Amino acid sequence: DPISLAVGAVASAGLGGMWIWKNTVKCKFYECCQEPDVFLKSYKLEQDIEKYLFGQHLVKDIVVNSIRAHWKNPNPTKPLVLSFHGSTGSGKNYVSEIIANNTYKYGLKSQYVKHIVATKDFPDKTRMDDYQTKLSEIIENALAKCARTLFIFDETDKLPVQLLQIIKPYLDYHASDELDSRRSIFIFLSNKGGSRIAALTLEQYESEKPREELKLEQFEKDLMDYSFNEEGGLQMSELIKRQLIDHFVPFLPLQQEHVKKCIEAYLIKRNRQDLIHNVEVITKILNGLQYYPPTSKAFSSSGCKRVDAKTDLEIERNYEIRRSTKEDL
Ligand SMILES: Nc1ncnc2c1ncn2[C@@H]1O[C@H](COP(=O)(O)OP(=O)(O)OP(=O)(O)O)[C@@H](O)[C@H]1O
Repeated sequence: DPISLAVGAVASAGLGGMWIWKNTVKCKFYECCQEPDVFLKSYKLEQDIEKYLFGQHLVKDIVVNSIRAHWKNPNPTKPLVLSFHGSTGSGKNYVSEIIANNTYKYGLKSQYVKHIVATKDFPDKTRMDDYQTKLSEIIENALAKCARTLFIFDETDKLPVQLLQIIKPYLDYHASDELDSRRSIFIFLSNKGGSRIAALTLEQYESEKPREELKLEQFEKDLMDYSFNEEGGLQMSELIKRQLIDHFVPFLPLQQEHVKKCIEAYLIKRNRQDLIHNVEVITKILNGLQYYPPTSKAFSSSGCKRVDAKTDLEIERNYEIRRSTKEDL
């Protein structure tokens, strides 16, 4: 009858209002899977990569444009799957962090970012059954909470094949309706193909051509082949065969000029701008790192990875020198 219909309508409007109100209040205090807590700041993402990532001209283009396109698409048919390749300290984790910082209010600490490190999270090869259950729970719970989850799989080459089997269906085109992974992003990080990337970059260096002229196409096929063939490449081969990886992103080995920029950035972070032009200090830090190949010493063996520790050491030494000089005086 019309009266109960009207009462029902008022009650449901009331409940709806209460829900919206509760949600608004809740989201003021807790992170929610909605704007502004989860929102791609695409211009800032581009700016941050431009400003803070050194020597990786190919990365900005693929990362920024693929993420932007995936976010803009109202009906993506699959999640965005990126595979970052390159030697240690070239910036793979760093770029993942920049992406997280420009998507989630709490960056990598967001409950909607799942950072999985094969050797740390799944260390025991005898417990694969447990791990399979655990991993599928992690993925399902995350997607149930937020369709815009960012999954980062570090050390992918060490991820056991059984666990990769668990991930595979979520990367595919036909995910189940109730668990929709199509709005999520998966990033796989590995050192696989690093030696091939270094060889191509070295060729460019030795022929005295600017590395910025290196094109993505020069790497993509090689990366696919190397990911197949190198030891540990088996893990990726299934994903490659089924075309589940959207983009292979090569991280080039870093030269001294890039390491120098990393040192400067760290000195600014430590509020020691006064040391940026101190040639002696900078040279000591640079000399504290190893370079390869032995002939040209073109690239840093650890990229920018040990720069913070080496710079801290020199800051401390410098401080000690200043103090002892003062005391001597
Ligand atoms: N290209 C770069 N530009 C600026 N800083 C960089 C770059 N590469 C690395 N760094 C600095 O070095 C640190 C270590 O790099 P990162 O952890 O991203 O290396 P990675 O490629 O993930 O290495 P691994 O393969 O060993 O995990 C970063 O936190 C960042 O401060």
